[in-house]
Formats: sequence, C-alpha cells, structure tokens
Amino acid sequence: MTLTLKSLSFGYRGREIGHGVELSLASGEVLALLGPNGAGKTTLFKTMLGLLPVQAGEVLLDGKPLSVWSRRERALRIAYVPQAHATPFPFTVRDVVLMGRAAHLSAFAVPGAHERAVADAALASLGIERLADIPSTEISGGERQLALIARALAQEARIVVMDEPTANLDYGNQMRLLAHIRRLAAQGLAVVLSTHNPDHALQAADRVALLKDGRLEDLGPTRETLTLEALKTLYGIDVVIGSVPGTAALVCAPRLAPP
Ligand SMILES: Nc1ncnc2c1ncn2[C@@H]1O[C@H](COP(=O)(O)OP(=O)(O)OP(=O)(O)O)[C@@H](O)[C@H]1O
Repeated sequence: MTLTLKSLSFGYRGREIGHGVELSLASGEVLALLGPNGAGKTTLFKTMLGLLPVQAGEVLLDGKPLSVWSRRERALRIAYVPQAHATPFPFTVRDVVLMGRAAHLSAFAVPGAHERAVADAALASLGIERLADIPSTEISGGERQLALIARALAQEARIVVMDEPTANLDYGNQMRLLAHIRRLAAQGLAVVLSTHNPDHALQAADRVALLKDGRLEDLGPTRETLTLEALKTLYGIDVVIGSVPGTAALVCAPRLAPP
C-alpha cells in the first residue's frame, strides 16, 4: 500500500497554502512532518486524505488517484487521527472507537461482537480500556486524544495519518505512543505524523519532511535531515543535538542565550 504525492498544490478555495510537494509513503515506515505554526501541515494532511480537493498535481493511493476510490475504500486503507477536538455528543468512548469500524460494516449494520472486540483491543493497546463505558464528553483532553488514536487503530487501515498525536499527552503517554507507532510500522503499517517536537521525530521517524510556507524544504532520513541548520531555518532558533549517554538516541535542546 503506497501513498504518493506528485507536484501537489493544496489549500482552500481561492487560497493556495502550499505547492510542489513530492512525497511517497511506503509500508513499514514512519514519516514525521515538521514545520512552524501555519506552515500547512494540517491542510496537507486533509488533502492527502481527500477531505480537501487537490488544487493541482496528484494524490495517488496504490498508484490510482484518490478520487477514483470510494469513501469506504479509502477508509479501509487510510485512517486519520485529527487534532483532538471536543464533541458535544455524549457517545461512550467505546462508541467513538466503534466509529472507526464503519467502513467494515454494511450500511445500517449494527456493530457486533467482533467489532466490539476490535474496539476494545484498540483501547487496551493504548492502556485506556478503563474509559470504554465513560461518555466522551467526560474525559480529559489527553484521554480524548488517545480515544481518537484508538478509533484510527480500530479502522485497521494500512496507512495512518496522525495530526500532532502527542500534543495533549503526558510525558509517559507520549513515549508509549511513539513506541506503539514503531510497533505499527514493524507490522507493516505506514504512519505519517506531524509534530512540533523534534525529539519525537528523532525517536520514532525513519524519515522527516520539513514544511515551511507550504513548501517541502527537505525530505530524507531523520538523522541526516534534522540537522542544526535545518532546525534553525525551520524555527528561527539555535539548538543543540546530542546523544543520550549510554544509548544510541539523539536529543535536541534549544541553545539558550546567556542572560
Ligand atoms: N478553513 C480554512 N480556510 C482558509 N484558510 C485556512 C483554513 N484553515 C487553515 N487555514 C490557513 O491555512 C494555513 C495553514 O494552516 P494549517 O492548519 O494547515 O497549518 P499547520 O502547519 O497545521 O499549523 P499548526 O502547526 O499551527 O497546527 C494557515 O495560514 C491558516 O490560516
């Protein structure tokens, strides 16, 4: 299962946000999209998912334009974790996760034991099975984020697009989610996620894509691409990147000016 963007222009009616994006996502890889606020990450994701029309160029799913796939066929192949949003409807968390199964059911079919088992397994894989019967209007922002991730996992798609999936999570849940994302890639899923934390890209991504003003500044293997110069260009601040003693991991920190 591949997702390919060719000379993609994206944006809103009468307003181009980005153009010239060339990108291919393959099974088994994690790609992190980084870029400043307003760079166009969410708009790019929504265009990759077919939620916004392509302005120019192409989005190809398994070599065929996204538009030739039905909504159901797309949902069977690509899952989306949007930025966490509050819903006014008091669905239980399990019901929210069961919505991820919609593409697997025929119209008007009621989710059965299998669907509930898949939903409960998705909740358990993120350690939030205790929330299953709680109204989604009565959970925290981070719990809502995890519920939306569980909904995407329950969809059992081969490509998962996650918009800032760690944004509302506590430190432990951030790390557990990144480890889970690596496991999904090891199972052959393709994951593309946006993040404002370069460390998360260093920890979990095989490749990074750097988006600025709607253009891909660079795209390549994480350690080669996420350099001091690249981070300075992207965010306008000086950083240091160093290794964690006793491990192969790299971490990034701002280089603070002396007071
Ligand atoms: N519905 C909309 N109609 C018109 N312009 C929009 C709409 N939504 C967002 N924009 C504009 O598109 C640009 C890119 O927004 P987008 O949300 O894609 O950025 P982002 O990189 O995801 O930002 P952030 O990191 O702050 O979440 C912004 O300038 C924003 O004002």
